Amino acid sequence: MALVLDNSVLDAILAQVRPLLGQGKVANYIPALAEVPASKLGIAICTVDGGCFTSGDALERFSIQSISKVLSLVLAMDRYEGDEIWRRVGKDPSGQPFNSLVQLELEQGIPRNPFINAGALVVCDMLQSRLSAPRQRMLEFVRMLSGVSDISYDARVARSEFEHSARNAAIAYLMKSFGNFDNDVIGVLQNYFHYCALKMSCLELAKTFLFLANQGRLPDGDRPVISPLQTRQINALMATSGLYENAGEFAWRVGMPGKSGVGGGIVAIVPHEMSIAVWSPELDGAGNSLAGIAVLEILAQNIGRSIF
Ligand SMILES: NC(=O)CC[C@H](N)C(=O)O
Repeated sequence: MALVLDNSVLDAILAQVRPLLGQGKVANYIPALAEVPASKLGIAICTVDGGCFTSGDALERFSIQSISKVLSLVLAMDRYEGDEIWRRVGKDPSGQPFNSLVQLELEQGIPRNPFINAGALVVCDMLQSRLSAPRQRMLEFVRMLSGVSDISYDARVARSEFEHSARNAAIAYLMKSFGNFDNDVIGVLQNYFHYCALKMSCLELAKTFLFLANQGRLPDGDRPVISPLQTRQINALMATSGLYENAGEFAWRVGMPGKSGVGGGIVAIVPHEMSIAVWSPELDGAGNSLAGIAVLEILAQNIGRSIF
């Protein structure tokens, strides 16, 4: 089906969703995140043939939080061969909240997937083992993918999360007790919190994630970021685990691989066509952007796209 997209289509979708603002709750377990105005709402779309469309607060930067888990996985897949990662992290949905400890104890310290906190912490542990400057490397990577040279970390958010890190520290130490964590826990947590504290706008996120809609290639770059097979694998993980215990609900309503963060951002991919980023800070009970999902649901219906 031919794609009919322009900024006014996006304006209309945001207007339709705006009445939902007020129904969710801005994350407050990381105090610095609680200060973000709840009324923000933005969307950006980048297409593989070079178009970009925006509406609302699409150019304002926010904390990408767990959306960064996709980027750290991509970095790790570049550094590790074959099954090395998948001996330490699973590929299945957890059906549990993103920061749950329950399964981890029952399953010998092997996280269900790389998009729950436990899985992302193992990935960060693996990056720490192979990279001399993991934080700098991530910045270079995101700046290269987006083409935006001043993307950076929000040091306040990273510090705020470190000061409230008991649960993530417990997850990491539990994995260490099972032998699934090699490096110093505090050092890895610091890197993980910095990755989560990347500050980006919807437009920057849509540009950054376009390679997942383009078989692993930047639209104008000749060097692939990852292979077409790896691209399918990451999209599969996003479709099955990107929105935690609501991944099934998201597949039902939106029908695209997606990854959310508690900053209220969600990235979604239409393979071979486009990357989409939405932002609305109020979250539902699973920690996903309530209005953000609604925006994606209406968009998917309007443009007639679904991977199913
Ligand atoms: N779902 C999220 O975005 C969670 C990320 C957050 N930094 C945490 O570890 O709790």
